[in-house]
Amino acid sequence: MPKSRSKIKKTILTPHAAIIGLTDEIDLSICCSNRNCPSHWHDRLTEKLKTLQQSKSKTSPSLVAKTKSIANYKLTYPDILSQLFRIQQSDETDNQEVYSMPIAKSVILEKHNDFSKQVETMLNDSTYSFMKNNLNSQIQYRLIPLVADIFSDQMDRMETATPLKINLLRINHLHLKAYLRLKIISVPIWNRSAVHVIVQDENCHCLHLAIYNWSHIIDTRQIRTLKYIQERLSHLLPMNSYVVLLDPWLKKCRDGDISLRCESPNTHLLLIDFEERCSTSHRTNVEQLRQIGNLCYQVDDNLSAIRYYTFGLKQLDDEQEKELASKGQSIGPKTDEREQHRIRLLSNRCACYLRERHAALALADTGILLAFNELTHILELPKATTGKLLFRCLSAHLYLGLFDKVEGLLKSHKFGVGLSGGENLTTMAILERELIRLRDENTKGRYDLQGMLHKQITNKSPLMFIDLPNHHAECHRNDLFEVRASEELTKNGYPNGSYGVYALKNLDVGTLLVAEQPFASIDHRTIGEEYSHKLNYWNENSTIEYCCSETLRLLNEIEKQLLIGNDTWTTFEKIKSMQPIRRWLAENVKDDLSKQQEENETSSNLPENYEEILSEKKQWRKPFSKRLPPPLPYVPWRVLFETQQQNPYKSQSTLGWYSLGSMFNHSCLPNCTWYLIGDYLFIYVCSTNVRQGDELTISYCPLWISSVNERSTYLERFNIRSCQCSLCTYDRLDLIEYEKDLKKFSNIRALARQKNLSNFNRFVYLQQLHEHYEYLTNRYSNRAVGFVNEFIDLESINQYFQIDSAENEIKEYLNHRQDSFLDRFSHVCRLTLPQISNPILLFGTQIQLLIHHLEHFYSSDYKQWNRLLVYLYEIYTFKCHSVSNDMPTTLKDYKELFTNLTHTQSFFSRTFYKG
Ligand SMILES: C[S@@+](CC[C@H](N)C(=O)[O-])C[C@H]1O[C@@H](n2cnc3c(N)ncnc32)[C@H](O)[C@@H]1O
Repeated sequence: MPKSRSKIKKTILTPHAAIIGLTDEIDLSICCSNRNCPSHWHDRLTEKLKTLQQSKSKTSPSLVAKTKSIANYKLTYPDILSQLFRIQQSDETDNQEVYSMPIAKSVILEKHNDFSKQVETMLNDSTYSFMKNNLNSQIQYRLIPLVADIFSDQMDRMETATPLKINLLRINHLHLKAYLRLKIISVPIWNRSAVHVIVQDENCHCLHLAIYNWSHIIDTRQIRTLKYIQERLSHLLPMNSYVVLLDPWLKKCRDGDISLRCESPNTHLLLIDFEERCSTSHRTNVEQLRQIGNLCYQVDDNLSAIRYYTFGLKQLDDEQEKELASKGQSIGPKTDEREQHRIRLLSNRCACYLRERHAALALADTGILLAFNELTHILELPKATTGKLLFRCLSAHLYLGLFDKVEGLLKSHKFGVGLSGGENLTTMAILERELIRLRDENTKGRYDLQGMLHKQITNKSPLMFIDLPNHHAECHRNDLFEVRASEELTKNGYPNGSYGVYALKNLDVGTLLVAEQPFASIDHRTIGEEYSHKLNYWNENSTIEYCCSETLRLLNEIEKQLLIGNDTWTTFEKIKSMQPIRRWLAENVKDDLSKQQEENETSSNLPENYEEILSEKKQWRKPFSKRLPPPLPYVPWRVLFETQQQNPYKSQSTLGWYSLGSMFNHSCLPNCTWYLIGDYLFIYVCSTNVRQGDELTISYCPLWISSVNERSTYLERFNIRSCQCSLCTYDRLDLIEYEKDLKKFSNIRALARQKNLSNFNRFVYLQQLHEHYEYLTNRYSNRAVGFVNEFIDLESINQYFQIDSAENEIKEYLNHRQDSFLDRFSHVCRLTLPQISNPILLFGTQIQLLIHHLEHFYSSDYKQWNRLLVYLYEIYTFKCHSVSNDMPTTLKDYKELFTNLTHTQSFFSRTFYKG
């Protein structure tokens, strides 16, 4: 029996974890499980606006001041803004006159038309590449909401905000705690950096409004067609629609133009009549809404698609309610047609959620479906539709690791009937196979790494219908390690909340510790291409970096995950575990505490519960495993960029945020190794020396940088001031002499590589270089890693000789060295020293070099090379090539495998390419 409406609302607000457990019991008439969904906005907003308008005049200014009092202590939105960005208005203060005489409407509109024509020509010019879009100010003002209910947060802000009119705005001023209610009076124009539109207030004063960062319209993964963007925009911001702009900012541009700017539309812009327009315009037909949703889905604009499907669902609900009201009866059996519409809409929305990796929401949608009268309606649909729906349902379960449930469902009669016949049999077979694979990965850590790599090569675009074969189970072996505060780091001056990962038992080489998918990831192969942005954020110290739209997309992805998902708490925990954010939080709270304390010292009347408040605030600074800091409404871009800068897990093509992976500290002699396949991060034990209680470490930098100074510079980007690992400690023992010896090597190397040198002179330098290399290896023989870089440099000098014209003596010398290359190389890598037995020493560049040499010389000693490669293969893939034990035997296979593995580790490959 269906439940009452009030109960439904309760279910909607329940975290998805509860929904998962309730899939069979969920009410049939829930239209939307996402409380941020625009379908809930309109009513709440209109209601709120009405009460606000009435109460505004009565609100006394002292109310705002009161919110700052200690008793009501809270990091408010403007506080955060000013604390974080220290809004600098110094250069703007001379220009803060009131915009009392707005420009005539006709002038503004005419300008807008001209601009539209210019933009059209510009966008047709395909050579356009970098764009200047003032990203530094965007970053300053753009905030990423971390709360699930962005709507109510916006409403909270409006509670204390003042309604403004255009002629009351001050120029070059951010009007915190104020809002403008505006009507759109022009066609929106998109010029790649912003959406431009003309707006007017209730006094008919007009202004140009530039909306930046509206990325979910303009930069969703695959949307690249101008036509599509324009269509979407004219639907979102049509003429005569209304918007509310929070914290308006009136800016005088360099060319003297004055315009409103919105840098963070998701938090500052409310499309107040959007839903109403959707439901009262010609698109009243549910079927039409579904089709628009399908169009969005086809171009991978999944968020928009979700929105349209949700409107459709809401419409079905409204119709049903109206029907009920008119008949005055309780909810009776629903008409078949309506139910079939509902099933299709839910099924399509579920597909969007799956694509966006919101498996929990997808599951909630299918959960509702499964509850439909024992699938009667579903089974009446065409077989293909039923098949898709059930496939989506099971995929959602698999994504969430609910393997037993999938097994149960596959065996159940309902699913048997639903998936029987025709293509559905294949679907069934896929699901059965994937179930075994994913369960194996999850419980036994048996990943087919080679298979994953090959898929990565062959399958460039993983945006399939439902991406099960590219989906892998996550594996966190929490019984093997724990994450706790690191005493070593704290001793060395790092903040108290610095963490590390520690072994809970003795661990064998090859033990898989973590297989983790990032919380969000981007594919940043497109840097430098058409959609790149100039990012001025790092420009303060004269370094300019380019940040491609993919980086912005990472941020959007995060925003999306937070906004759309019901599991914001889990996500939030993940984000909070990220170092810079935690540090920022700690500092913020600390600053605020000391400020409050100062204030209190001067103030005679402390609040009664002052001690209590203070101790509560101090709690925030405790390690997060004991108590998480309180939720912050926003995390600013700046913090996100910092986090990203310090992210060691970058590959040539992917960059992701890994909540558990980011807990591993660095060591130049690590006992764990990591690599990325696709966007999955794998961390394995790579040293036999791991004992219970040892810290588990990875390397953030290439291991073969011999110079400790160079390594330190490299590590600075990860906020590591002075690495305390045993290698750095050893190298620093006699630092001046050590660096001098290395310098001498590079000086002779430069001489030996000179152009236009005779064979004889080069040979002299080569001999000197050998001598010096021998000296280095003897003098620093206790060093755990040999001089790998130097060795490789030394060997590469051979190619500078003109072999044809070389004297016999030189030829012989070079040939002799070539023959014994492998032995010496193994020695340099300490492969032969069992007490070190650190396979990571053979990572990356060395392997590429080996392969390179192998291609040239394999005929001379094929067996030896092959033995080494088999050994390396085992190191790389550990015991995980589960699907087949068929070890590749051809050089071609090895080359592909190692090249890809090394390519996943950008640091190594970058060093290689530089070299
Ligand atoms: C990916 S996080 C590792 C986890 C981190 N300790 C935490 O508590 O979140 C990287 C940060 O840890 C610290 N760190 C990691 N390895 C270090 C090392 N060998 N020496 C000093 N600091 C280190 C640095 O502050 C660095 O920015």
